[in-house]
Amino acid sequence: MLQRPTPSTQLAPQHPSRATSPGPSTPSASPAPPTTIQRTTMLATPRPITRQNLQLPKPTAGTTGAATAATAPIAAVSTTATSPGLGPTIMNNIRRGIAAVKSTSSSLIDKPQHSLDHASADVTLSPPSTASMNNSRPASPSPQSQAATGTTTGTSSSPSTTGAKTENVTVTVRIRPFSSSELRAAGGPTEVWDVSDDGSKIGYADDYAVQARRAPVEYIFDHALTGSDNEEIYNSSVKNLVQSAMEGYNGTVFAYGQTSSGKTYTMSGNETQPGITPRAIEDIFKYIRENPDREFLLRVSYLEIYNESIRDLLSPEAIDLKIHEDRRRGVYVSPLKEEIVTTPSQVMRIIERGNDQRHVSATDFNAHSSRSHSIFQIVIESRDRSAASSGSSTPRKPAGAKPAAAVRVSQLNLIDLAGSEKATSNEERRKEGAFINKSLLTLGTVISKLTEEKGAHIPYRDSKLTRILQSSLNGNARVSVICTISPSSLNVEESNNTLKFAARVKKVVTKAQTNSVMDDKALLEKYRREISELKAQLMATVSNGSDVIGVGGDNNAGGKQAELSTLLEKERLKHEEEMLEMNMVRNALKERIDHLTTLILTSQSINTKSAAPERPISRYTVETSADGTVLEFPKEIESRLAHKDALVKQLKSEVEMQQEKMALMRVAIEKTLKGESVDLEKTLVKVLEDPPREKLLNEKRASIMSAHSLEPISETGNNVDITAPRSIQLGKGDKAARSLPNAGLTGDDNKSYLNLNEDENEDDDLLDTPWNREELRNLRQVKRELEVVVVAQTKKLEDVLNSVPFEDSDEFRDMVIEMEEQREEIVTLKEERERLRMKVTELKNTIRRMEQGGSSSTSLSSDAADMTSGSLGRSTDPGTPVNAKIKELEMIAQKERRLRMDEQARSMGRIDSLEAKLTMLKAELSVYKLAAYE
Ligand SMILES: Nc1ncnc2c1ncn2[C@@H]1O[C@H](COP(=O)(O)OP(=O)(O)OP(=O)(O)O)[C@@H](O)[C@H]1O
Repeated sequence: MLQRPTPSTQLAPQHPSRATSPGPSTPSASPAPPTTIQRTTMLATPRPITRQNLQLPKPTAGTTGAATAATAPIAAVSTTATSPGLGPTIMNNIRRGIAAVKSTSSSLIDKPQHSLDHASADVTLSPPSTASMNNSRPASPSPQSQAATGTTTGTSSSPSTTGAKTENVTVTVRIRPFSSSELRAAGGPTEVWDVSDDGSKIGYADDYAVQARRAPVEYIFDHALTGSDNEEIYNSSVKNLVQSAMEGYNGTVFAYGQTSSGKTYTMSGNETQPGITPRAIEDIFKYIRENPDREFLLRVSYLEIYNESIRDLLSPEAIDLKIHEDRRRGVYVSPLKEEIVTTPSQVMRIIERGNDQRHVSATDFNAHSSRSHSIFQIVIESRDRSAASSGSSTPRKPAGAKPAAAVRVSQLNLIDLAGSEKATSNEERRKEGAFINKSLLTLGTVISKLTEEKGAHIPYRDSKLTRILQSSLNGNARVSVICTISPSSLNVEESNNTLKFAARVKKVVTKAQTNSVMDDKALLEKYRREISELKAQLMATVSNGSDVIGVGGDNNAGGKQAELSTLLEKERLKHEEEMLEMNMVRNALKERIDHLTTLILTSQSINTKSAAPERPISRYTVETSADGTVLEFPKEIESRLAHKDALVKQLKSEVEMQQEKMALMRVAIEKTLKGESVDLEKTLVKVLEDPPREKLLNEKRASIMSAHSLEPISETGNNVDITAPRSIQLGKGDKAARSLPNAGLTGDDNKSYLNLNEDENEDDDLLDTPWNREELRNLRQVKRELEVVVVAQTKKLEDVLNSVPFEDSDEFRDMVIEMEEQREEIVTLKEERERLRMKVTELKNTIRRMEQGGSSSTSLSSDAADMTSGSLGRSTDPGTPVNAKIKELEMIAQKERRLRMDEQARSMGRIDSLEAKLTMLKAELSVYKLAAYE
């Protein structure tokens, strides 16, 4: 018989108000001792950046500047005699700028996400057990001692000098409303559980205890709630913890309970009752809005544990992920994809994406039962803004500068556990259930051991779930557990088990403290540092750029010697080019700075974001006003339009030039015809001369600008946007184009495609000018795109033609029948012929017999013998009976031969016409399919 548990023996008695007390008071300022700042230079690029990648002219031997490739001999002059060109400083800046922009743009500009695995070398991701953290299990006072003193170790916050906060896990029990099936099965609602008015105690309802002859029980928790209001449960049990997470404390919330008891409803909710997760996300951004003194960086990940295997829900192909542990990062899963987020709706979209991948199935107990444990994690980095601007973010710290500002790093884990369940009818569900039950059992054991005396072995490693939760349960996190139970008497045993689990968890003590890092291990710091570096480089290009203009001017002014004037002019052109390139670099630097800045959230940026409607996700969506006017084109489209404009301009100028020349020629010819004297030679020289200098310059400008404007699209590297049109994905001879990810080509196709690129070295045979190279690149690009399109179209056409078997068509069937009939006719004819042949043989035999029989039959016999030899002999006297017989035979044979030939000819004709018809039909069918396909 069940004993009524008393608070002193069953659980850690809590005063409800304690649990609702505010979270940790303002944590003390970063207590961490100054750590060595590991300067990771942003110029260390994950993939090599080449000039080709950047669409810049390649350097030629003898040049020092990145932008002087087209004029190697001139550059040689410039560096030694007339002009320093772009000095080493500015060129270094340009190079560094390019490298910096390229180093992370591939992973962040197009795809703002960050892989844990990739980052493992330089980013601290899971702070629970950084070296400075206290990982040892805090001593938990025995229930007896709690009872004796009437106090708890719990939620009465006691921040230590290191900002640590020792407290019991917050436990909330939630009883959901009756489901219709429960009402049907129990013949109506029988209230099993009763919640005290102050919302802290739960026990059997009196009537039920009497009716079911159960000893009364009473459990005391932080909260005991009924109903469907998710706001109430969030406010009472989670809100504080989210606030603490924003202040730098790790937080873990999980829902525990039997299957179909309401865990997912509590964590995720629905449209009318958003659950804990969406409310926490809203609160996180609200906190950022309301705290203008700090800046934040948020990144999220989402995984599930299904049948004891870990899957990345944001990267579904990543299965069976491993759990690792080290002193710096504690326990962590790798490789796990993280995405940097900047708005609540972005986070919700990510969660939806993850949920689409989650294992959910109908069971005997729940139409949408979670068959896996899911863990959604948000890592929050934050820093004092004033410290950020004056402290560590300067690229090079001058002596005596302020110490680096620490970045607080905390993580919030929102966990929806799979439900414990009885055996179900479906075998697969049963297998899943076995895994679920085993891991929940391990969780129970771990919780029990944690509350036993210090030093007991805790079997975290017995399940993936407990291993992942180890950091939270064992130390540095505030933990809130929501235990959900069914209201029905049918589930009373499971509900009792859940309540016992809840009572055990309540005794677990954790000691959360703020975690700070002071170097590039925090992305926030890394990005701030990078922004500062980029800004410094931007400044450098500005100041050095003006130097260059000055140098260009000097060159012009200083041109004293006549033989140098051509070189000086070329030099001036070269400087123009360099300036254009520098502008490109500046723009790229600015873009990168802007991008990094948007990833770092501040009260101001959040407010601006929430005021403005969220931008469309697609890079290729055009924003229009209500009347359809285009408000803003996406950047890439703008770039392509700019490129088109430049080309059109170039073509126009060419046409103008040709028209001018034609006009000159026309005038000259007219004059000649009129007999006027014309200096034809001079006219011809004019017509054939090079385009005027200004036009050349314009062309160069256009070609460089177009290269720049196309650059962000073609240089996507490993970030090929599969939603983009193929022509955009196929960069200028880049890797993406070579691998042809989606063109549906065979190995051979790829080979021919590669062959197409073999003429890449033709550059060397051409006049080495930027516009020639650009032209060539563009032509190759078009050629490649066309090749891909042709191959793909051909393949599609073949597929279509092969996909509808001709054999299934009605025409084919009719023809088969007709041919069958013909074949039968031929067989009949053959039989007829056989019959006639037999008749001839019979006649021959008759003649032979007649010959053997003497008199009239003698002559017949000799004739018949002739006939057998192949030529029917003929008696000179046709009037004899034998000869008459022979004649008759001859006629029959002739008739038979004619008949046979006629029939053969007829059959052949029919077969011929049938074959022609078949060919026609096949051709018609192909045309028809082609038309249908198009
Ligand atoms: N508090 C509640 N108010 C109203 N409906 C609820 C509540 N809790 C649960 N439900 C409903 O009960 C059903 C089962 O809930 P839910 O799927 O959340 O259970 P679960 O514990 O997550 O189950 P499983 O472990 O099988 O995934 C759902 O239809 C849900 O909408």
